[in-house]
Amino acid sequence: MQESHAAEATQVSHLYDTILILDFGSQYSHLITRRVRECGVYCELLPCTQKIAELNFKPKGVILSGSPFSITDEGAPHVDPAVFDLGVPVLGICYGLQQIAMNRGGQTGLATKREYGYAELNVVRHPGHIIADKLFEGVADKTTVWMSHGDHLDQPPKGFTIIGTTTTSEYAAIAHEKEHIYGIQFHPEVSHSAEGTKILKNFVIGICGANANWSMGSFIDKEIERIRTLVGPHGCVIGAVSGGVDSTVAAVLMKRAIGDRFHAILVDNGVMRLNECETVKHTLNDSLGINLTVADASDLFLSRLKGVTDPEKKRKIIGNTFIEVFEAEAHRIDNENKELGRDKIEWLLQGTLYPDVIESISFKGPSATIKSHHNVGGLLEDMRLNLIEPLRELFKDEVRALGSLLGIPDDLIWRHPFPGPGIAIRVLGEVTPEQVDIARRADHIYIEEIKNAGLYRKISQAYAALLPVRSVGVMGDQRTYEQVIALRAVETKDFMTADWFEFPYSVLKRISNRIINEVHGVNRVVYDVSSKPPSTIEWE
Ligand SMILES: Nc1ncnc2c1ncn2[C@@H]1O[C@H](COP(=O)(O)OP(=O)(O)OP(=O)(O)O)[C@@H](O)[C@H]1O
Ligand SMILES: O=c1[nH]c(=O)c2[nH+]cn([C@@H]3O[C@H](COP(=O)(O)O)[C@@H](O)[C@H]3O)c2[nH]1
Ligand SMILES: NC(=O)CC[C@H](N)C(=O)O
Ligand SMILES: [Mg+2]
Repeated sequence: MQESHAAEATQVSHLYDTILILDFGSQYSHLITRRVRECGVYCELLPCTQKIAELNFKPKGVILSGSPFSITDEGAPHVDPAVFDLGVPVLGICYGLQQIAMNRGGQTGLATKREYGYAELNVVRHPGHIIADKLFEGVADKTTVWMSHGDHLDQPPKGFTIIGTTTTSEYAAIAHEKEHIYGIQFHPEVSHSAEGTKILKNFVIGICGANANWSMGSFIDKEIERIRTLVGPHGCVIGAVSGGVDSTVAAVLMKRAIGDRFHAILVDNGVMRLNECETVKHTLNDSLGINLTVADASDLFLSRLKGVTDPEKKRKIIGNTFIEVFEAEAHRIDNENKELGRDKIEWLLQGTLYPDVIESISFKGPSATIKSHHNVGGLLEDMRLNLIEPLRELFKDEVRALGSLLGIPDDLIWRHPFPGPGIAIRVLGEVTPEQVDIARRADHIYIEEIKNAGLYRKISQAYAALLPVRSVGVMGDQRTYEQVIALRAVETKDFMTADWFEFPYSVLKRISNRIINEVHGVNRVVYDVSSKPPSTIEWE
C-alpha cells in the first residue's frame, strides 16, 4: 500500500487531471498538447498504438489527432476501441473524426474536393440539446477554421448529429446525441482557426470537466514533493549542470527539494565561452545557493583534441572525456559523503524536456542522425544511477516560466542554447588553445553588440565561428594574411528548421569593425545567410 502510494506520487498524471492525446502522426499533434496546456489543463501525448488497458493513469478525456494516413490505407493506424469504453469524453480531430466514424460504423469516402486552407464553419445548434451544443458554446455561428484533408465523412455513424458544416463538408463537425463523443474535420490547434482554442477549452474544461490547475506555480510545489518522495530522506543526487536554461532550472528545483544533498558539477572542458565558468559558478553558487563544483579539466580535453579535425570525432572525444571527468567527480563526492556519514549517490539529475520524450516515443519513429548531439547528456544514462528528470513533462516556454518563478535571473533564462562540445565545433579544423581563444573573443564581442542593439531576445541563437582559411588584408599599410570569422544568427522555434536573422547593416558594421580591430589573428568577417535546411545551425 505504502509502495503504491509512493509510485502514484511520482507521476505528474496522478497529480493533475490529465487529458490523453493520442498521436496518429499529424504534424500538429504537439500543438494540440500546447493548446490544451495553455488552457491550464495538463495533458500527455502518447502514440496511437497505446493500449488503453496498459495506461497507467485514468484520463479525464481523450483527443485523437490528425494523421498523414488515409483511413483506408493498408497499414493505417487504428485506435484501441477500448477508448470508447473508458466512459470519458472523446474528441476526434480530422483523421481522429474519421477514426470515430469507422469505429462507430459510419462511412468515410474519398472526397472529390480536397479541402486545404481556410473554410467557414457554420455552427448548427440544437436548442435544448445540451451534449451537441457544448463544443461550440460561445463560438460565433460562422467561424473561420482551417482544413487539411482529402478524405471526408460520407455519412455520420448512428446516434450522431451534425453540429457544423462547411460548403464542402456536410459533416464538418458531429456529436453523439447521448455520449460525449465529438468529431471535427478542421484543426482547432492551429492559430488559423479563429476560435480553435475556445473550442478545445470547451472540450477539456466544459465537457471533460478537467480542473484547470496546471500552472508553473502549482507545478513547483507538487514537483518538489514528488522529488522528495522519489529520493527519500537520505538519498543523494548528482547532476551535470552547464549553465544552460534546462540544467539550471532542474538544478534549482532539486536544490529546493533536497538542499545540500544535491551536487552540481560544471565541467570546464576548455571550450566554454569567455568567462562562462566563472559567471555560471557565481550565479548558481552564490546567487542561487546551489552546491556547484567546477571541475577544471580544460587541459585534459584540449590535449585529447590535439590534431583532430573531424566534427564527429571531436564530439565523441568530448563526450567520452566528459563522462570520465563526471564519474571521477561522483567518486570524489561519494568519498566526501562517506566521511560525513551520508549515503552514496543513487540518482542522476537530467534536464530532459518533453519534446525529447515525444521524439523518442513518437509514432513516426526516430529521425535520422545528422549529428550525434546528445553525446554529453545522453551518455550519462549508461551510469548505474537512477535517472531523475523534473522537466520531462515540460515544453521550453514552460521551463522558462518555471525558471522565472524560481527566481532565476532573466539573462540566464533567456540565454541562447550552447552545445555540449562548445567552441570545439565552432573552430573549424584543429582545435588549439590559440584558435579557441580567437573564436571566444570574437564571439564575446558579437554577443555583446547584439545585446547592445537590443536584439538578443529576437534571435534564437547566435555565435561566431572561426574558419580555417586565411585571406589577405591591409591594416596600417601592412599586408595581413589572417583568418576569417563567420557570424551566425538564426530565428527558430524548435531548432529543427531555422531562418537566418536579418540584421540591420549598421549593427553588422559595428560588429565587424570591433572584431577586426580587437581580435588579433582576424582580418575578415562574413555573415552566414544560409537557412536550415539545407544548412545546419552549427558549422560542424
Ligand atoms: N560543460 C558542462 N558541464 C556540465 N554539464 C554539461 C556541460 N555541457 C553540457 N552538460 C550537460 O549536458 C546536457 C545537455 O546539454 P545541452 O546544451 O543540450 O542542454 P543545456 O546546456 O541544459 O541547455 P541549453 O540547451 O540551453 O544549452 C546539459 O543539460 C548538462 O546536463
Ligand atoms: O548539446 C549539443 N551537442 C552537440 O553536439 C550539438 N550540435 C549542435 N547542437 C545544438 O543543436 C541545435 C541544432 O543544431 P544543428 O542545426 O547544428 O544540428 C543548435 O542549438 C546547436 O547549438 C548541439 N547540442
Ligand atoms: N489532417 C488529417 O488528419 C488528414 C487525414 C487524412 N489523411 C485525410 O486526408 O483526410
Ligand atoms: Mg548547453
